[in-house]
Amino acid sequence: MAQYTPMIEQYLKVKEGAKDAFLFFRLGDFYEMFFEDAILASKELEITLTGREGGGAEKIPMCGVPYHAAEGYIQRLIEKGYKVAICEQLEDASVTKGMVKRDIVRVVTPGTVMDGKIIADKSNNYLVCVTESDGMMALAACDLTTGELYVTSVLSGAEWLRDEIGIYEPAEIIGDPALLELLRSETPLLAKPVVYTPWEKREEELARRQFGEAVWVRLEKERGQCLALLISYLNETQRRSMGQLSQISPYEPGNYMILDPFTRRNLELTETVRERSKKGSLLWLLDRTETSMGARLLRRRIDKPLLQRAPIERRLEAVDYLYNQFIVREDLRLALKEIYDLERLVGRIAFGSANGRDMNALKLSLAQIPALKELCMTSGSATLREIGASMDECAEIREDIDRAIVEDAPVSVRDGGIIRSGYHARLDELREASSNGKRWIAELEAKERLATGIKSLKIGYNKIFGYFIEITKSNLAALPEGRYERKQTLANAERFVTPELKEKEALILEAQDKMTDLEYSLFTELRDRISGQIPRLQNLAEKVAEIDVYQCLAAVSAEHRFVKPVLSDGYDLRLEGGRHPVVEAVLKESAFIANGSTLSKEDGNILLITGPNMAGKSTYMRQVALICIMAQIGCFVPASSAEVPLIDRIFTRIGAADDLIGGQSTFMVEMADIQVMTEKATARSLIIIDELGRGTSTSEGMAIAQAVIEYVHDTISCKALVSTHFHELAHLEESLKGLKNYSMAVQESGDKVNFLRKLVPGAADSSYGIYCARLAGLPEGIIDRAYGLLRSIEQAAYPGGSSIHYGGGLESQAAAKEVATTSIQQPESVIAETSGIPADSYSSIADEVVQLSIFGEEEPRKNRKGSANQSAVVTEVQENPAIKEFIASVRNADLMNMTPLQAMSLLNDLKMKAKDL
Ligand SMILES: Nc1ncnc2c1ncn2[C@@H]1O[C@H](COP(=O)(O)OP(=O)(O)OP(=O)(O)O)[C@@H](O)[C@H]1O
Repeated sequence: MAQYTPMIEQYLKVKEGAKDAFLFFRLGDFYEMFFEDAILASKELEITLTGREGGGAEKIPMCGVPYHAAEGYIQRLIEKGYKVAICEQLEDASVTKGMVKRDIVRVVTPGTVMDGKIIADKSNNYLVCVTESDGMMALAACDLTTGELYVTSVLSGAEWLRDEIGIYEPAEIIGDPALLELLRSETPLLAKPVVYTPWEKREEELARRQFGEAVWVRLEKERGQCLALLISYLNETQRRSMGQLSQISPYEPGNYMILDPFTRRNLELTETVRERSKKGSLLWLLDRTETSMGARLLRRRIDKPLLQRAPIERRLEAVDYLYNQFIVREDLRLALKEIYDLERLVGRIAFGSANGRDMNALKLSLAQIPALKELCMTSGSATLREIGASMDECAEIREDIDRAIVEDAPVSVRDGGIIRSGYHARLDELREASSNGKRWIAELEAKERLATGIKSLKIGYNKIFGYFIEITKSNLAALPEGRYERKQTLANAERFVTPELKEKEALILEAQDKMTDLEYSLFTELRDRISGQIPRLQNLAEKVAEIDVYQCLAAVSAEHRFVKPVLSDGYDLRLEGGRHPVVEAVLKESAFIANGSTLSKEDGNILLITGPNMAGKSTYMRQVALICIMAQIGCFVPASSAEVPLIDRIFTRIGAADDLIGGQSTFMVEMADIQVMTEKATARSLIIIDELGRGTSTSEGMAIAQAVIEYVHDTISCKALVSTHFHELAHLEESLKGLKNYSMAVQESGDKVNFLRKLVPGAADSSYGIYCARLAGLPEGIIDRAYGLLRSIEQAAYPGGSSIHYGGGLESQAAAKEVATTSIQQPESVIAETSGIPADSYSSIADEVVQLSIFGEEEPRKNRKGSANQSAVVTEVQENPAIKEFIASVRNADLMNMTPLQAMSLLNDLKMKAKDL
């Protein structure tokens, strides 16, 4: 083994304790890195790699960063998913003989970082700890920056762990190595990269002390063990007290709706599927919070919709009150606007990194509390009054800060200028001495100018030479010989001192040193005093966040005309005029077409939705799920009326966004999801499957789709929305009592297709896949060829020459034949022909029928069944002159040339006519 110098030996010894981290080894004014650390860091940080003699045969690779700029470099490494161990000199190098003692003072890891870019204002930075013992899995999630600490546990189950971790999106996961291995394979599910740190050491004693015996004894065993492991890791990395982790928030998973990571992504709850950005998500739409802690709480609520009626009602009550009280809402908003991030301020106070500005931010925030409390206490909402009553104003903390800290506090806490005069007698004395000294120097300058006659004579100060008298070279001749003692020569000036000046300098500097030391200790005393009040401040922060969330949800609900949902006693779901909140918000004014939904035992718990691509099927299905989630987080919902049951779990199989996962095929992913669904769904779940059975051959896909639907119907009997391109599945309506066919209406005119976005009863007969391909801009050559192929497929299937519109799912002529023979569905044009309606008149009447459904019906008609029924209605329409006249008057209305009054009168006429239809 190579013999290194004592310093390198010391380095290697310290490095032993930080094998998985970069070791920032303090040498004077630099943090140096050696060996592999240096090679990698020089690449990652783009800094120069040098070498150093270290006693071995070869030079040791080395690179370094100045200590005062280290923060930025550390953050860059953390952002890249590394850990950094900071090794400081523990003795004063100038007074130590031999090697200075050095040791690690903190290990910064992605899950324990306290500041920097990684810590976004409105989101959390979680470190998650997972353990398993005696058949129980426990999870603790901790955000050191805010002091939040959640803990929960269940009977072991990999899915549960995956779902729960998905909610926290941790930066780092620690815990049982075997569990970490299991989770590693799920990594692509998480929105951001995650660092895994196997950790098995548990320190129960430490955890007991951290949380207090009273709390500890009430914790379930597995949760306690999980926390003991977490605390051991935090202790090892932070090496300081963690006062911000004063309270544990245990929770029961069964109290919340379960949303797996796919569902959360598919429904775009907190980020969009494509860009993975917040913009375009439900959180983006709802987030009108004024404070960062409010924003984080809102996100947590979206992630964890409630399952119990009473707490949901409690939330809705507050939102309802504020929805109707614009002025109170505004007043609350104005007060909240002035409140800083209390949780993070408290985190910094506990961590010891809070400065004078943080103290003032805390003071200003606390100053808003009396007004906020008063607004809540005098409100008409029982929920808000209860919150108001429990708010602790922490007035003496505010006064304490106000007495101590100057208004315009500096960033540094070590350079003085932070404590108010009048706060501490000794500090005032020192200040007086220092300013007397300075005055004396100003007087000396004036006196010497007079005595020497040199007007440009000045007295300056620098850290190396202290105070000096400076005389420019041109004036040197005028200076009496021997008046001053020469100290320093510059290019165009000479600097001098006098014994008197040196004496005063000593006094001033001593006073200043003492002053800054005293200010620093007064500041830390104040910080420690406030540290002792952390639980009070954290409780207050929670209340503020909750009020913020209520005003936010009320404001969004009022702006977007959401309504208060009624939580149904049974299992029924009834929505009138339901909308997708985000699609509606991004579409231009009132362009969104509302659709009702009824899912009940009587009306059918399963909707089988057919319709062309682009018709709005996915949007519709998502909107039902979002409305349920919004109701269960305690928000109003986008509908004209809503009765919702308490859904225990939502499963979704939507779109192709998750195709990338772990190299599995789309079809395998779909089947794996369906498997979980069959195992976990209960009668209180909501299942959403988009294009069930795609991704395999048509006949097999259809067979699987039918079998799955039957299973959901017969065995799970929960609510389900299923969309499919297999129009042939419409026959299921006959065998499954609880299944109803619906389709998204379209209007064909000439070679154009108009998507009406209206859900109508009955199955659709075409997918208009090639039409959509044209809309997407595919070359005309491909489109023409596709239509040509389609015609030949149709001919093969219907040699008689009748035409049928096929869905995009058809893969081969053989499959087409198979479908044609197994189909029980008659295409409308075929029905029209056989019923004697000429083809051209059929298409125009069909237009009218679809239009009618928009003008005439909010709720889907219940007496219609499938396309065959639609064609029966066609005949009915053709024969009904009143309907024809009604449609003609709508068609002939010249809207562009009408006055508003004329339009009103037309509408009135139509309304009267409609009564007679
Ligand atoms: N109710 C509605 N009102 C207005 N526009 C809508 C409505 N529903 C959907 N849209 C618009 O239509 C587009 C297509 O909708 P969606 O993706 O739901 O169709 P789809 O039937 O699921 O299509 P595909 O089968 O191709 O996935 C959406 O991007 C949206 O802009």
